[in-house]
Amino acid sequence: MAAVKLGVIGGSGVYDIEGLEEASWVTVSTPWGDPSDQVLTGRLGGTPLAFLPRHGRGHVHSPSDLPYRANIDALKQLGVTHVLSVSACGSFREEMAPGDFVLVDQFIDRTIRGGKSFFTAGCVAHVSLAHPICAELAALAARAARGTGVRVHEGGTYLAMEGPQFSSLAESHMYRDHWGADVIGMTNMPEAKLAREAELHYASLAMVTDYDSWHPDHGEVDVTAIRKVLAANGANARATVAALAGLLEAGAGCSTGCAEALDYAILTAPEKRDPALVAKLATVAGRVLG
Ligand SMILES: CSC[C@H]1O[C@H](OP(=O)(O)O)[C@H](O)[C@@H]1O
Ligand SMILES: Nc1ncnc2[nH]cnc12
Repeated sequence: MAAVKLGVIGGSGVYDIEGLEEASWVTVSTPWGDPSDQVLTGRLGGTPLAFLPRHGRGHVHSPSDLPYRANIDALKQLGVTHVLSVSACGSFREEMAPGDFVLVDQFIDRTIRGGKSFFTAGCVAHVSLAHPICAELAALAARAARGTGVRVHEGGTYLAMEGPQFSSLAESHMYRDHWGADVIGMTNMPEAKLAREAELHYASLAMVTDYDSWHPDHGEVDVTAIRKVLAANGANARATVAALAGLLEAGAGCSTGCAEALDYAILTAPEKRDPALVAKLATVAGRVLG
């Protein structure tokens, strides 16, 4: 069985991971610029782990300015094979209440930021994103999360909006009533797209902090309300990561084809490829670019 290394991208409220053996914060440089912060590496149980706080320690990066490409490249450089994205989210469903965890399985991308692909002019590739989540990793994460006692929902559509402002009431209703979204956040796109391009297994643990703005019995979403839920969610997320590390030791399997995403994806003829871009793609696509 291929070696497994768990990468964890910690979102709002999750800026470190406790209990790592041989823990050390390491600086990683990438051709896509600096990642959000140093990466905390170590072992959790028997499993090697790399943890990156998405917004940086102290929450210094806005979701609209995050170095998404550098973050994925940095994790892959460190040997990460499986990424658990941990995120705060709003809920469009009564039954997905604050404090609940949702193992997202679909996305709607409404972000308008740049840097959403590693493959640009000079090396064009089109990966499949019909199933953006690694089914087996998500199933293991759900099992791990359930062990902490939180209510876990397996499956849900995450609407990735362009922040940093929250949605208007009209948008909130549109996403919920007409588009069928279940939860909303600002970061999982382009992250999931880039993870697929980098052939990483990716699952998203979305932790509900609020009902966005649509719910008649809850006020409009604001950060004060979110902060109250973040601490408890963060503790349950850390417990989930510890349990997932134990489960991953035995391997995960993959029916989604995450690690072969680039097999037939690159369209640019070898003689037309931009050598500078090909060099930048060494970590992400070295398997197929040679
Ligand atoms: C804390 S309010 C909005 C903020 O929280 C989420 O961050 P993350 O996905 O990194 O957990 C959301 O996407 C916004 O960036
Ligand atoms: N309601 C919401 N909208 C967007 N991102 C969020 N993160 C947490 N709650 C959110």
